[in-house]
Amino acid sequence: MDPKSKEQFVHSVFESIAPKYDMMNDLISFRRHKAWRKFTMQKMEMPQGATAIDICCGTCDWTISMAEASGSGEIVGLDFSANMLDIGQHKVDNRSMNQQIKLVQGNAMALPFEDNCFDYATIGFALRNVPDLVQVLKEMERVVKPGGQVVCLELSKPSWQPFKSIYYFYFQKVMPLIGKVIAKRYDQYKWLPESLVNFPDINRLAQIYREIGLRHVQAYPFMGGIAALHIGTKGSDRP
Ligand SMILES: C[S@@+](CC[C@H](N)C(=O)[O-])C[C@H]1O[C@@H](n2cnc3c(N)ncnc32)[C@H](O)[C@@H]1O
Repeated sequence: MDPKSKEQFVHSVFESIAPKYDMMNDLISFRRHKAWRKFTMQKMEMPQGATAIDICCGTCDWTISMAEASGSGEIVGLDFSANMLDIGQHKVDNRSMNQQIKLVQGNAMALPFEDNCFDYATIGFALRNVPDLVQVLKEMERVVKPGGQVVCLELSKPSWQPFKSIYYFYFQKVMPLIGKVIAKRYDQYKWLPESLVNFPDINRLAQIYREIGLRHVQAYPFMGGIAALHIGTKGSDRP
């Protein structure tokens, strides 16, 4: 699929599955994504007042966690799906966090922000979905301040057998069927395993972090490598 078609297809997927997104996430990951998100927040060690942009924020769970951790810092959530953002906005409204969290409809490939303006740039379960992951990581690096962090939580590729075969059977065969039966969306959930095929494994993604100039790169595998957290710091000797 060429980059433009991929972007349009991904947009249509999330517009379509938005109402069931949170429920399906819990179901297909056996709620493990919540533990991975909690671990990620611990590793980020977000200080009071820190600012952040949550790219591809979707229904805003990570955006809200960062606002809670930061206390008073402004947190921006950016996504190109209006339907995902609508659900996120309801959560923000219900928590009376409108002063602290601003949601923006935009494209991760070209962030509508100046250089060096956030302490953190995060992307959760979305780097697989963008047309050019290096471009998105460069954009994240651009908008964080020197000393700020670029944080990616994403599905990854388990390498040890027999777990790998069992997992891929579940991921490629069973999970799209769960999507078909519960969310009534087969093609959209078949896309999930397809989106991982060309995605870099944990070591290669860490290398890409270094290649774009991020430092102190940390990579943590989750549950036998089915997901991974990457954190890199922007150097402070840049203009
Ligand atoms: C799997 S969801 C992840 C949502 C959220 N980050 C989370 O952790 O649950 C992927 C999100 O990325 C968004 N997305 C994908 N490609 C995008 C792009 N190029 N620009 C902006 N948003 C994009 C989708 O609309 C969707 O909301």
